[in-house]
Amino acid sequence: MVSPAIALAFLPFIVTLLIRYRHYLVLLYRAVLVVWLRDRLTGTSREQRAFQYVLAHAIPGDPHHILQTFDQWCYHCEHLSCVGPDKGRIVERVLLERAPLRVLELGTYCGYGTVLLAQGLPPGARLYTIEGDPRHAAVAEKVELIVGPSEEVIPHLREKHGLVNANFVFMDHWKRSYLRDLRLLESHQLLAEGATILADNVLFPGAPHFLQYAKTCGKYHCKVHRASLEYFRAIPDGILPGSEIAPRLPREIS
Ligand SMILES: C[S@@+](CC[C@H](N)C(=O)[O-])C[C@H]1O[C@@H](n2cnc3c(N)ncnc32)[C@H](O)[C@@H]1O
Ligand SMILES: [Mg+2]
Repeated sequence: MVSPAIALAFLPFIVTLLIRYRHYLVLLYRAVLVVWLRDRLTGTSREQRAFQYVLAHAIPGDPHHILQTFDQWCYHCEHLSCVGPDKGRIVERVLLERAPLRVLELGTYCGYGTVLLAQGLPPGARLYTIEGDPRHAAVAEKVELIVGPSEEVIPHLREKHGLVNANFVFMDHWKRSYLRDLRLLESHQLLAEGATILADNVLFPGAPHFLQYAKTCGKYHCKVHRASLEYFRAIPDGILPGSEIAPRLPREIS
């Protein structure tokens, strides 16, 4: 048993920790505890609940309104790990600047990023999106949706799906897979000259090995855009842009 005197001695330390990390505790509460409880009470998944809300409230065929409706749900009801409106603006800006014709998204989830990318593409562009979890794929917007783990899909993108190479890649799947999949894209020569690679959440939850590789391998110009975690302005996050240096045209990683 901890004596009351020892507990009291640690109290200021514990209070300081709680105050310092309160935003992460709120995130844990909203993104894990509340969702777990609602899953059990309703017998549905958070993605199904979000999708039902979007179907009921969004104007069909209006991508901006669909995204706004997702945002409303995420701010006021339950947290979803969509890229969200703040980092979404960075994605839109980079997309507008680059006007890529072949776009690859890793991690479709509910289709938020897919809608965001699709509505910013120039005419004639193709968007491929890879989702490993069939439950998520079932509720995603249908834009060249490829169901399967990225490490199995990427090596066959050319022969099975006709993607010669991509000039824009949006990485937003599991962060520990970023580096492996960048190396896979490189080794299968699936990055076009001057390709832009946009990687979400490089600061939170974080992708340190990917960041280190992108910054030090000598192939990319990298610049982290500081932002906040989707739907949590108090938690810092970043989206990484960079571009390949010699011997080809610059490629961007964002
Ligand atoms: C953060 S969510 C994607 C959010 C989405 N880009 C958006 O903005 O709405 C991550 C998704 O990546 C999927 N995923 C994780 N690792 C994967 C892999 N190796 N291959 C394919 N999908 C993967 C998960 O099932 C999940 O649906
Ligand atoms: Mg993300």
